[in-house]
Amino acid sequence: MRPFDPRLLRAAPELRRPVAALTVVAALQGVAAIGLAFALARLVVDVVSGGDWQRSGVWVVGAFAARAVLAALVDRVGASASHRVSSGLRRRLLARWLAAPAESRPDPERASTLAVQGASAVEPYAARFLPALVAGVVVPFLAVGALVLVDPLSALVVVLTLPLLPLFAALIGRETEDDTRSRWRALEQLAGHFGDVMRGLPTLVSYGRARRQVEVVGAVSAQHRTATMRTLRVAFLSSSALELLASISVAIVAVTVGLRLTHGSMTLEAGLLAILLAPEAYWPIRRVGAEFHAAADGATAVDAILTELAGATDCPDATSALGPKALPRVPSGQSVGVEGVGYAYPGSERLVLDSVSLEAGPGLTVVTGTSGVGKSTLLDLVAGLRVPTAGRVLLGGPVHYVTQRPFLPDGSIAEALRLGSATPPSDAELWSALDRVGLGTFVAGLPDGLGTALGDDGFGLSAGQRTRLALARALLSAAPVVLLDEPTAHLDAPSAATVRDVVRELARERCVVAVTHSADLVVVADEHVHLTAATLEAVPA
Ligand SMILES: Nc1ncnc2c1ncn2[C@@H]1O[C@H](COP(=O)(O)OP(=O)(O)OP(=O)(O)O)[C@@H](O)[C@H]1O
Repeated sequence: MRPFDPRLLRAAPELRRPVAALTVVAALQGVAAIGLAFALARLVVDVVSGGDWQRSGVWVVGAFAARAVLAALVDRVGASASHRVSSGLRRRLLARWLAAPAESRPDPERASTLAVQGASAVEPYAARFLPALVAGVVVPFLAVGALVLVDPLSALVVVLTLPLLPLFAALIGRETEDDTRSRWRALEQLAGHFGDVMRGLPTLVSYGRARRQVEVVGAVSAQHRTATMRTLRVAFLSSSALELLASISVAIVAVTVGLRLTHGSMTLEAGLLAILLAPEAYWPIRRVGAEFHAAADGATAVDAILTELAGATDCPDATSALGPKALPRVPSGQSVGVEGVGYAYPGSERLVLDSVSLEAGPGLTVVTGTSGVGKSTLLDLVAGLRVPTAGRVLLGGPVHYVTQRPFLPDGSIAEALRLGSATPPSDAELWSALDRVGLGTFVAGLPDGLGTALGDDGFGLSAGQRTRLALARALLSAAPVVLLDEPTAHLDAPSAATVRDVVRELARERCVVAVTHSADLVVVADEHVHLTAATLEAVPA
C-alpha cells in the first residue's frame, strides 16, 4: 500500500489537472502561512513597542483571509476531482470486464466490491489525502527555507526532527497495510455472501434455512467489524504518536528560543517568528498521517483497481470491444464457423466441448443435446464471451446474442428495446417489434406504455415476457448473426408458436443459431445439429 501510486495518474488522466492545481495552491498556502507568521510577529512587536500596529493588523487579516480562500479552493478542487476519478475508474473497470472474455473477469463478489465500494473509497483518497500529501511535500520546504533566513538554529532543530514524522508514519502505515487488506477481504466475503443469500432467499425460506443464514451473515459482518476496529485503533495511535512527536519538536524550538531571548541574544521578532514558523513545517506532515488513515481504504482500493486495470487492453468503450470484433471473419456476412473447438471452464480440467465443428449459413440452425452437454457454452464461444481452449470461431459479422436470462437494464421498456441497436429505432418500430413477439397488447395496457419503468434485470416481467422482450430486441438489431439460447423456454403453447414464427422471420435474412429442447422449433429449422458428449452431429431433416 503506497501513499501515492503514479500509475493512478496514467489510469485516471482526469486527476492530472487537479494534482497540478493542488501543487500550485499548496505552494500558495505555504507562502500565506509564512506571510501570516511574519505579520503576526510584526503585530506583536508593534503592539509591545508602540509601533504602527494598525498596518500590521491589516496584514494579519489579509493573510488569514488568503489562507481561508486557499483552504476553500483545495476543498473544491479535491471534491470535484474525487467524483470524476471515482466515476472514471468505475467506467474503466466495467469497460475492461466487458471487453475481457469471461475467463479473465474477476468473480462477482470481487467485481462488485471493487466497482462499488472500491471506486467510492477512492473519493476521500482524492479529495482529502492527495491535497494533504501535496501540501505535506511543498509546505515544510517553504517553512524550513523561511526559518533558515530567520533563525538558522531553529531551522537545524526542525531539519533534524522533521524526518522522524514520515519515518514513524511509514512504520505505523506498514502495520495498517495488513489490517486494511483483511478488512477488504472481509468486505468482499460479506458482499458475496449477502448477494448469494438474497438470490437464494426464496429457496432458503421454502426449505426453512433462512434463519441459519442470518447467523452466517452476522458472523461475516462481525469479522468485518473487528477488522475495521483494528484499523481505527492503529489510526488513532498513529495520529497521537505524530502529534506527540511534533509537539516535542516544537517545544525544543520554543525552549532554545526562550533561552536566547532571556540572554538577549535574539530579538523578540525573530523569536516569535521561529516559534510561529516551526509548527508550519510539522502540521502538513501530521495531516498527511491523519488523512492517510482516513483514506487507507482508498489507497488499498486504488492498488487493487490499478492492478485490475493493468490487465486491460486498449478498449475505448465497452460495447465496441466485445468479443466478436476480435474474431476472424468468414467471407459471408450471415454465417458462423466453428472449427475443432475445445473448451474447459477455468479451474477445471474437464473438456466441456472437445473438437466441436459447426458451419451455419443464412437460415435457422438448431442445436439440440441433453441438458448439461455444453450447448450454452458453445453459444458463449460463438458470441466471443469465452475464448476456446482449442480450435477457433469464425464469424460473418456482428452477433446479437439472446441468452437464457437476457439482460434488461434498469430503465424503461423503450430503453431495454433500444439497447441492442446502433441507430436507435423509432417508437413505431418498437411497437411493431413488440406486436411481432406478441407483447404489443400487454405493453399498450401498461400505464406508461413504452415509457414504463422496469426494475433491475427486468424486475416486474415474467420469465416468458422477458424472453419475448429480448427477442423483440433481436428483431430491432441489424446484426447478421443471431444466437438464441432456448427462445421458447418458459412459454405457453400459443406464445411458443408466436416466437417460432419470429425466429423463422429472423432466419429469412440472417444466420440464426438456436439452442433448443423444443421439437416444434426443430421441425421448422433449416439445419439441425445434435451435440453429444464430445461432438456435434448433423441430423438429416
Ligand atoms: N461457470 C461454469 N463453471 C464451470 N462449469 C460450468 C459453468 N457453466 C457450465 N458449466 C458446466 O459446463 C457444462 C455445460 O453447461 P451448459 O450450460 O453449456 O449446458 P447446456 O447444454 O446448455 O445445458 P442446458 O440444456 O441444461 O441449458 C455443464 O456440465 C456444466 O456443469
